[in-house]
Amino acid sequence: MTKINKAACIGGGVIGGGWIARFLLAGIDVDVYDPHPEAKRIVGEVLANAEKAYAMLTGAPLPPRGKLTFRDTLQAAVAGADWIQESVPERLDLKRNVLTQIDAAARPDTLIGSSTSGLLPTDLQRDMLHPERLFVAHPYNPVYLLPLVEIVGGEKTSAATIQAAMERLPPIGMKGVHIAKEIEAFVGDRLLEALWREALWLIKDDICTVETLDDVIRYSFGLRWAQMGLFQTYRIAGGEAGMRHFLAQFGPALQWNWTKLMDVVDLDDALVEKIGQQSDEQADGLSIRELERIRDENLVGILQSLKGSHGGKGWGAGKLLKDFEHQLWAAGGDKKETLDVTKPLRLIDTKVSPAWVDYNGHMTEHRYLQVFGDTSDALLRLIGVDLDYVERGHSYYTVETHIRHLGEAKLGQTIHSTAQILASDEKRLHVFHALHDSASGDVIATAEQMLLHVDAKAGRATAAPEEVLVKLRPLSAAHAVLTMPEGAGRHVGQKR
Ligand SMILES: NC(=O)C1=CN([C@@H]2O[C@H](COP(=O)(O)OP(=O)(O)OC[C@H]3O[C@@H](n4cnc5c(N)ncnc54)[C@H](O)[C@@H]3O)[C@@H](O)[C@H]2O)C=CC1
Ligand SMILES: C[N+](C)(C)CC(=O)CC(=O)[O-]
Repeated sequence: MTKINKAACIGGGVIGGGWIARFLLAGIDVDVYDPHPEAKRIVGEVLANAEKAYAMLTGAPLPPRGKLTFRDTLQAAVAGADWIQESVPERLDLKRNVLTQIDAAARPDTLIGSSTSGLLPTDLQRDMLHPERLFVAHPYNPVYLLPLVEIVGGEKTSAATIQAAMERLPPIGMKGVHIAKEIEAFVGDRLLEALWREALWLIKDDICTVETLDDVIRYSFGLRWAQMGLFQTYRIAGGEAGMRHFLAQFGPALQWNWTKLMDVVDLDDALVEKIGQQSDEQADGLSIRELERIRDENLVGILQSLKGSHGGKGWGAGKLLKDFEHQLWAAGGDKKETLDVTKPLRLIDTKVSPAWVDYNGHMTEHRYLQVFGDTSDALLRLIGVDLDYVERGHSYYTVETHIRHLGEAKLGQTIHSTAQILASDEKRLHVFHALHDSASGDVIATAEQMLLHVDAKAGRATAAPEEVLVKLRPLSAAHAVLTMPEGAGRHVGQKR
């Protein structure tokens, strides 16, 4: 996989700030140029939100955060970068001017992406000396959570540039889609603007308020779109006969006079004020930053649900998250070098995600099993039982678990788990995990588990091979001298 080593962001507003967070949290150093007097504060706030969201999004080991440097000139920011992302305001003259400066100052092999949401790359690259490396990399807000980037080339963009851009996105957890032909607003904004135009008419004509309109979206097709998009959703809506039946039944309705799409509403002062007022009422006193945090928590929950979907294989953006986590584990999951084996091993550091909280306002039961399962997985990776090992046909299966709940884990709380090996032999691995509040160190829950080494193809327990046992024995020996943890060996109802 080809990775970005150093990025430069020109413009650090809503979208530039999101790109900066995305790069930094993927471990990439970023140099920024933005003449706004408060650019550092604004970027800092976006980054703080992004870090909160990532802590809830994944228990996989993120790389050390990249270094963030603000530069006084555009030229200083782009020097040495191998991906430059332009995110200045949406004006063709301004973007052309900025891109020409980037072109003159950047290394010849640097990729230059523009965040434009609608301008044609052919127009953007007109004045560049090396236009072949310019492409549109259109992201979605918030860039640090939403993975899609529309990659669009102009007349002078080289095929090698498009390929290089596409290859560099998965290592930062993003999905590039190459748009085959350049058109204004590409694909996503074409669709969004069609919806938006129609929505503005519905408000202007007093058919509904902005709140009702948003409710119509978020209680219905908005929920569907996150996981199946438009066409797959409609395929199902065609019943057993599928898409062809759907088109036959509902296609003719497209000819009816349902839409004002071709007519653009006049956004005069009265309409702007009407929408502004209704939007203020809808926000109900919540600030933009508070709304951003709620949005991020919701997105994290949706992404995590999608990660567990399709029999655990992951679906859509959740499958992408799962693949990204595999990369993270492969790159940094092996804590062998830093682990202190003279005490229970600290293996998972995470935060209680919104998707983990139940009606009692604390972490729900099955999420404890998830964290303890992740802890066992992390322990297994230490002894060489990783994804490659499992794919070769062997694994450890959990055959018994006893969880005790001693405290509460609340939304956003920082938690970590430790693992102590109680006993092991060729087939068995008997472990005792504890979940701690990271601030106080207090134990919130424990799990005692028995795992058996299995030949997955044969479906039976079998001795682990020497390559695994040679790593397991020293850990097991180091833990044999530790005190038996309080609660080990307990069973439910023992005190009755
Ligand atoms: N806001 C959104 O939802 C999305 C915006 N985009 C695109 O991203 C780009 C940026 O939009 P936003 O971040 O929303 O705008 P913004 O207004 O939040 O940020 C623009 C930033 O560029 C800075 N800037 C202005 N002139 C500059 C220059 N010469 N050199 C360096 N920095 C300069 C400004 O100080 C500001 O911080 C636009 O092309 C927009 O179409 C793309 C996807 C979504
Ligand atoms: C409003 N917008 C055209 C700038 C929106 C986008 O480009 C994408 C998004 O995040 O919705």
